[in-house]
Amino acid sequence: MASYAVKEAFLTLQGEGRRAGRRAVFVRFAGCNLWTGREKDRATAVCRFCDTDFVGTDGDGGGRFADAAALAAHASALWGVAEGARPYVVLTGGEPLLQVDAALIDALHDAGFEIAIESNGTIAAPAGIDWVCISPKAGSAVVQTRGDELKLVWPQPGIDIDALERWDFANFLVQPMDDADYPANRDAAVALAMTRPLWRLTLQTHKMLGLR
Ligand SMILES: C[S@@+](CC[C@H](N)C(=O)[O-])C[C@H]1O[C@@H](n2cnc3c(N)ncnc32)[C@H](O)[C@@H]1O
Ligand SMILES: Nc1nc2[nH]cc(C(=O)O)c2c(=O)[nH]1
Ligand code: SF4
Ligand SMILES: [Mg+2]
Repeated sequence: MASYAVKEAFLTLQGEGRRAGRRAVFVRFAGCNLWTGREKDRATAVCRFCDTDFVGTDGDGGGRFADAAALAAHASALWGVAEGARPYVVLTGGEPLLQVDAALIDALHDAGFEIAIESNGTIAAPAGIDWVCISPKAGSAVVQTRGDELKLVWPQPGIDIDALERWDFANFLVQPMDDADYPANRDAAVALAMTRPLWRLTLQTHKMLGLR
């Protein structure tokens, strides 16, 4: 039976994308295939702009979960007893598709959750995920070229926007890269949305609000 390594898990509002503002349990899986997560490796990683600590299982609400039912029960406890809408869980990381499997999808659905994922797209998503958000990284081979939301962190030298526009997504989002050049990156993202109206601007609203 699969076990799951989770860096942290918490209740917040989805900060990004077409579903920004929605109450959600975030489950952040440990580990990624495009960066070790160690600063000494950042400059040589495929993905060099990551804003997230996904190393280990020591964060709030993190740990090793022996099976899918245990992780689904943990997510349910974080959601609590809120009425009026279907419980919503966002699977992220690190790269969640290194660990997410059919057993976990079934267990979360059995617990009543609608399931979203945030992935770099280099591993195919298993069937049954209700909202697939893919965020492509220059220099990686994306295999998951269909889904609900393509979220392009911008600017990224080496990305072919014409090629991305041929992928099969319901929504195309552009998100400014959060780094030392944020003001210029924000302007570049606005310019992309202004020149290519397929794309909509999304901001990391949780950072503005002081949410996790
Ligand atoms: C930390 S990643 C985890 C999920 C998955 N590994 C991925 O890259 O999509 C979550 C989201 O944050 C975005 N992201 C990471 N670092 C960022 C940064 N410095 N600025 C803006 N977005 C960033 C990613 O592109 C992705 O959409
Ligand atoms: N509030 C909040 N919204 C998010 N949307 C995507 C996130 C991620 O790190 O995957 C994220 C996150 O870390 N926090
Ligand atoms: S692929 Fe995602 S988790 Fe991995 S280093 Fe890049 S942004 Fe971070
Ligand atoms: Mg984040």
